[in-house]
Amino acid sequence: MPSYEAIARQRLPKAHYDYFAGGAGDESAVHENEAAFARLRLAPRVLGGVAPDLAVTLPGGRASLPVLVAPTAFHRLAHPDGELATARAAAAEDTVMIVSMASTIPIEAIAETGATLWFQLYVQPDMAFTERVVGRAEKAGCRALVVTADSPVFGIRPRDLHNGFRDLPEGLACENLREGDVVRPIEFSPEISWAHLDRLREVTDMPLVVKGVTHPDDARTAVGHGAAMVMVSNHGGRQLDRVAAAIDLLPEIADAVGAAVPVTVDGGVRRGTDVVTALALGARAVLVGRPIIWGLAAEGERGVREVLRRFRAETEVAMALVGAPLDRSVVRRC
Ligand SMILES: Cc1cc2nc3c(=O)[nH]c(=O)nc-3n(C[C@H](O)[C@H](O)[C@H](O)COP(=O)(O)O)c2cc1C
Ligand SMILES: CC(C)CC(=O)C(=O)O
Repeated sequence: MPSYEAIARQRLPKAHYDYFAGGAGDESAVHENEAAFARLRLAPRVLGGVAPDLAVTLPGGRASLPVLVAPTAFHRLAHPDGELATARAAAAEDTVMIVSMASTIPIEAIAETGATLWFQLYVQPDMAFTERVVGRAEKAGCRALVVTADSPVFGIRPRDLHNGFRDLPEGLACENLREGDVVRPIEFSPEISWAHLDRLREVTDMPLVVKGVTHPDDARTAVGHGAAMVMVSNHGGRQLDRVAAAIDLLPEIADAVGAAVPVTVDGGVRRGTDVVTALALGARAVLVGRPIIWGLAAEGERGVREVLRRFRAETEVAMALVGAPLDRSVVRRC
């Protein structure tokens, strides 16, 4: 049976498949995210007498499995139902969907699916506009605000340059940036700083999450500025090439944060064994990006559900087989 990625590759226009699959520069960070998991090995514990419990409680709510839907842009490029299909699948599998600010369905409509949603934000230089977008997300019922911090500028992605992929085709738009007939372009600004996070803390009651942390000092600073959670991520290798693999960065960031707030990791999580490895190295949960897109492109809601179901089944079995306690002592580097 062909993989969902193979089906997506066949079905999508090349420029769209490449946008989803690709990354910055030589794509070494894209590949390294997966390769780093492949370098890790497990040393299971036996006779622990503990049944696996997949449920996880986070500042933005509970999920029945420690696999959350990462924020990814432009779901209607993958499937006509777009983010509605993804949200319905997340709701059916009882996990959290983090909605990209660059979703092609407005946050209010996605919220009508009843899914537990967090809203991902690129802070815009126009802070009044940013605050209006945050206000919309909060009013729609989003339970956390995920501020992406790894994008002071947009990464250089050779596949997109080669394909001439710059923007959404006619008829699709970033609906969370729409005000009346006007849809603003997403702006990136190197001037976004911790001060903007402080301001956001004042204007919203949603817990603040900082996504895209790769250095332990920044993880400490995020906690100092009131972050309720820290997301270790190199943006799936799409921003800066040659960033270390997310899973390799996790332990020092987990150490830096300690018990202060939960830490998640994303980038290259493809199997239940990856999920369990991430939990053992200090993550409370993981985020999954491209596999969700491939499921969506191949089979819409059903495909996303199947991806989440597979993660659940594999994680449950891996957790039982790795045993307890699930800590760093069960991970080996080869
Ligand atoms: C097509 C695509 C679009 C993305 N869009 C966003 C986005 O809008 N906001 C964001 O914070 N991260 C975005 N990301 C990064 C993901 O949230 C996540 O960090 C990454 O995809 C995880 O790696 P994985 O794809 O290997 O699972 C995007 C990733 C992909 C692949
Ligand atoms: C629309 C983009 C800003 C989405 C993104 O973060 C990405 O393509 O990696």
